[in-house]
Amino acid sequence: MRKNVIAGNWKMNKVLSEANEFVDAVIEKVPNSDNVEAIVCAPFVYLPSLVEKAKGTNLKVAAQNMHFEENGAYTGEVSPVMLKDLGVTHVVLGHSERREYFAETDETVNQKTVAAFKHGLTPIVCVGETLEQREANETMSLVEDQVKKAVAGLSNEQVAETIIAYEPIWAIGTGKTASSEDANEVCKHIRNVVKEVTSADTADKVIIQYGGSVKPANVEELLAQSDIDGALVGGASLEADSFLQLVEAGAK
Ligand SMILES: O=C(CO)COP(=O)(O)O
Repeated sequence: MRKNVIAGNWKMNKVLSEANEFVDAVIEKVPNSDNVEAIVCAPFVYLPSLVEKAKGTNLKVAAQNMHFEENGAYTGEVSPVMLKDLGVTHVVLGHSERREYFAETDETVNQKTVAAFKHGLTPIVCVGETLEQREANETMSLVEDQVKKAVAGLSNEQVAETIIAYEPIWAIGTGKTASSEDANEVCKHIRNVVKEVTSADTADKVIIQYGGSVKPANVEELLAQSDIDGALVGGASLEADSFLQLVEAGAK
């Protein structure tokens, strides 16, 4: 049985006191369950403080991006070595906002995914289509292409440990959720793509999240689907109560 991974992607929100208050409020309440893993994906500047607070608890701390190089003349960037050194465990890669506003490509996502494993970080790789692509019936082929390119060069064991987040861009921050069946259909396709490029065993293990206007009111229905193993949540992860409700739904 695959567990559910519930990851709250704060994006560019909160100041330090709010970030600390959030973690203080949730940390004792994150269930100790084999069924769920709870992660907060915080801005870089809060990572040292949050990692310290989360030590020895059930809450994991992720970055929202990183560079693929270990160090060097890349002003403004943060490397996988720096994240690992802090005690960060996961990193979100290829979020559609980074692809759209920061020139992230399938190639850089792949370089970052490879670098994450090299440095002992678990990547949460985001894929998903625009509304135009969905209406042109390109969802399946686009997502297939994004997944294949993201995991190129990884071993089967590494692919099995990769978390893939299917986030249809038209459902992000819009209040529009893909229906549970539509979301599951794409997640199932992603699992088949993983099987095609690795093995049935690997495809069976890989965690595939759904993201896009997930909230406490719709999370249970999404998680009940055969191929959805958690959620990557923006807006509804900013409040401690709401985040905890999502994690509790994942633990059921
Ligand atoms: O982009 C997302 C998570 O990475 C989804 O954001 P919302 O949950 O706010 O739609």
